[in-house]
Amino acid sequence: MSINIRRLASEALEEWEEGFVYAETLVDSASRHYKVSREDRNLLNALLLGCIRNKRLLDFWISQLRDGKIDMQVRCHLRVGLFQLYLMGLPDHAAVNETVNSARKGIRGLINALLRKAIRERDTLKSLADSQPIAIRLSHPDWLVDRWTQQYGEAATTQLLEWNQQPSLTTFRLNPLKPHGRSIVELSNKVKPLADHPDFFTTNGLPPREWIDEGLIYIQDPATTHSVELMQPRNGESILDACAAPGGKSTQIAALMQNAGSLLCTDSNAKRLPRLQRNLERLGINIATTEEWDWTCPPPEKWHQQFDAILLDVPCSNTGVMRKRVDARWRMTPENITEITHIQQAILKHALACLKPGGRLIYSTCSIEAEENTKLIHTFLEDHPELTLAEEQQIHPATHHTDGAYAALLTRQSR
Ligand SMILES: C[S@@+](CC[C@H](N)C(=O)[O-])C[C@H]1O[C@@H](n2cnc3c(N)ncnc32)[C@H](O)[C@@H]1O
Repeated sequence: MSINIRRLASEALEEWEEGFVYAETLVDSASRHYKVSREDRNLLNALLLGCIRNKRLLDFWISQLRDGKIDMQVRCHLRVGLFQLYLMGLPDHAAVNETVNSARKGIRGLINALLRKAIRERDTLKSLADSQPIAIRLSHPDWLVDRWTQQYGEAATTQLLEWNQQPSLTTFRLNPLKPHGRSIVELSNKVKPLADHPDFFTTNGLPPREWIDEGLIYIQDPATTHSVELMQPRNGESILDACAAPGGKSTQIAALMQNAGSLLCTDSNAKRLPRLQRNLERLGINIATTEEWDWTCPPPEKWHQQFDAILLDVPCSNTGVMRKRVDARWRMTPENITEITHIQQAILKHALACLKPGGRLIYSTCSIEAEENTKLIHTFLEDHPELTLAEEQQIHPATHHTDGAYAALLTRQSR
């Protein structure tokens, strides 16, 4: 029996609304559970992520189609239907029939009536949306739009919102420790090299499973490489990657060390360590050890002044990667940003104790908030005259056309 992907998308959206599970996890678990084909997985991904990305706009249209309360199950079917009709450009009959059939019998009549009304009123509703404030038209929470408008001005904020609304292509990098992967990847007609980023490629949907399993590639955005480039890891060094899971940057660091030296990868979340371990093994890294550690606590004596270089890829608000992490804009609050800066400061303070004199400390986030980035680093430097800010980079998605990211290189005076 074939699976109705619209039904999976509506069910996943309803589960997502409960607020505990990431959209990508829902796509993965439904695809695995129902053993869906690659094409169907891509469709489910496009529907679920598209509905979450455009949630506010879709709900605006729903409010125009029907006065009064709509229960969450009906709303989720309507979002999936409207997304196909107004934003995905699927043929009307397919979008309506499949969406109506995906619903349970008791609510099919209502969904059918509202989606047919949406077809009749398409031009009016679309132009009504065009006259709405950007927070509705480009589906972001008001507080975030206000915050960015204050930081970056209206034009840059609109650009950023527009960037966040585009579905992202998957990007991956070659693993230099398995150099034979290059010719395999370059021979494929399903991938394209990424301009300005040697060793990075894009693909629509997921790259072939065997490339991932054999450790030929790692799915990653080019913006993530700046912090590792600032570190310039060297063969034979002793390096700490303090917030390491799932291991994207650890595997890059180990490759630049040419698998010689020692790399300690820690993370406070024990549940993320097995995946980190698998990624290190898959990519052929044999200089790394993993350990659970929460860097908001003072580190054990055995690590004091032990590392030539330390990467702190700290937990952050994710405001630079909202195009990919469609959940983030709806789940983050302004209070969360302030709370997370306290964690970032604590991690920075405790990790510094583990840096050798003359060592390099790299602080990085995938945030575009000055509060988590340059302001935090400059405040930290005021209390630490032994540190020098050698370089900092803030990458903005809409101008650099990659994920947003921040990285600062701090060097510690030799004794
Ligand atoms: C941005 S992710 C790291 C991504 C990773 N560097 C990579 O490239 O794949 C942040 C990580 O920090 C971990 N983390 C959060 N709070 C932490 C803490 N107090 N101490 C250590 N790790 C922490 C999270 O579990 C998460 O895995």
